[in-house]
Amino acid sequence: MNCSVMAPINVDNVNGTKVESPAKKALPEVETDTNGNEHKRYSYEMLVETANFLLSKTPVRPKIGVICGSGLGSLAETITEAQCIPYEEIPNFPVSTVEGHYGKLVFGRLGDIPVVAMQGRFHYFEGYPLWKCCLPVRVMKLLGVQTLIATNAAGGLNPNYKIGDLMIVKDHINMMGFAGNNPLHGPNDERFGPRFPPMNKAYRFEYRKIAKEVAKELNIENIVKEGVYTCLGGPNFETVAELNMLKMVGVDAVGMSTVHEVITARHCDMNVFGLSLITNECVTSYDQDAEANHEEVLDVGRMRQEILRKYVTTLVDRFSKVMKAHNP
Ligand SMILES: O=P(O)(O)O[C@@H]1C[C@H](O)[C@@H](CO)O1
Ligand SMILES: Nc1nc2[nH]cnc2c(=O)[nH]1
Repeated sequence: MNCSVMAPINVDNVNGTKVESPAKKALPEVETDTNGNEHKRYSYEMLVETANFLLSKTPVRPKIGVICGSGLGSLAETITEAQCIPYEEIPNFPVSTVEGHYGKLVFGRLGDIPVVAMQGRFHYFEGYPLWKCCLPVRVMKLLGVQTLIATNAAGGLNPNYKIGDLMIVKDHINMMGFAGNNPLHGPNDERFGPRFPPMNKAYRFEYRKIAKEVAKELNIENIVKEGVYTCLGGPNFETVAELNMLKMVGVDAVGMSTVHEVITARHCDMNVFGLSLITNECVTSYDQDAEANHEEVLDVGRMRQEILRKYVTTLVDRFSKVMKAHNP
């Protein structure tokens, strides 16, 4: 990736009108519903403003969006004709505060497919509410993205998983949602999606099937698994008792992201593929001496960067063929 930052251009925005690129400014994040109750969230109009700003900065019209997990930012380095836009310059965008998350949107091509990648995501533990963590997903939708590839670093709870394995996400358990913390909480805007979205097909079956076929073709099937992911609020890693409880309810990998992004993406009818890099073994016994740490997470990301780049680039190519077949 050779990142260029281009001068602003005037292009058609999502509403079909010409826009000037505005300087970054903070807009009010409070909306009042019909009962006069105030809700903190991004309005549709704010997100359209953000999308229009981005469209005015780049000629790329992405069809696939990639969220790079902790230590997985190098995924975006395969993007050609890349244009990088730092989060600080994007209206309404929060900033990344976690090591291993650069804080840039990268527009360009993977193969010949127009994509946008987030080099840096927003986590709840950084102090951002879930609706704010998920702002980029709705912005991607407004940019024209149809498929979201959400990647993350996660602890392996399934005893068959090894450090460095890749887990295709088959499903998730929304632990934070059990306690009422959901990115869709608050008034629903039908322009994004329905009040009560189904979630039983969160991770597209067709993509999971392709991902297993591609793993065989690339000769990495021995490290590619499929399982259930859960997100906890963090920032601390889990206790032994917490991990044993999660194991009992069918969790294979534990992280601190992705679930709320996927819920937001499915709400606005994006197709989703989820991929976890297993960066550490979850400690499920008091006899074990190991302790999870962020450095190890970043190291394993570096160790797997070549394989991940090749795998995700091939998946983008195959997914785009499926998208074309469904939407010729
Ligand atoms: O952004 P992801 O979910 O990949 O980041 C995971 C969770 C924590 O932010 C971090 C812990 O090392 O990795
Ligand atoms: N919650 C959680 N997140 C992680 N991210 C990477 N490893 C882990 C882990 O063990 N637990």
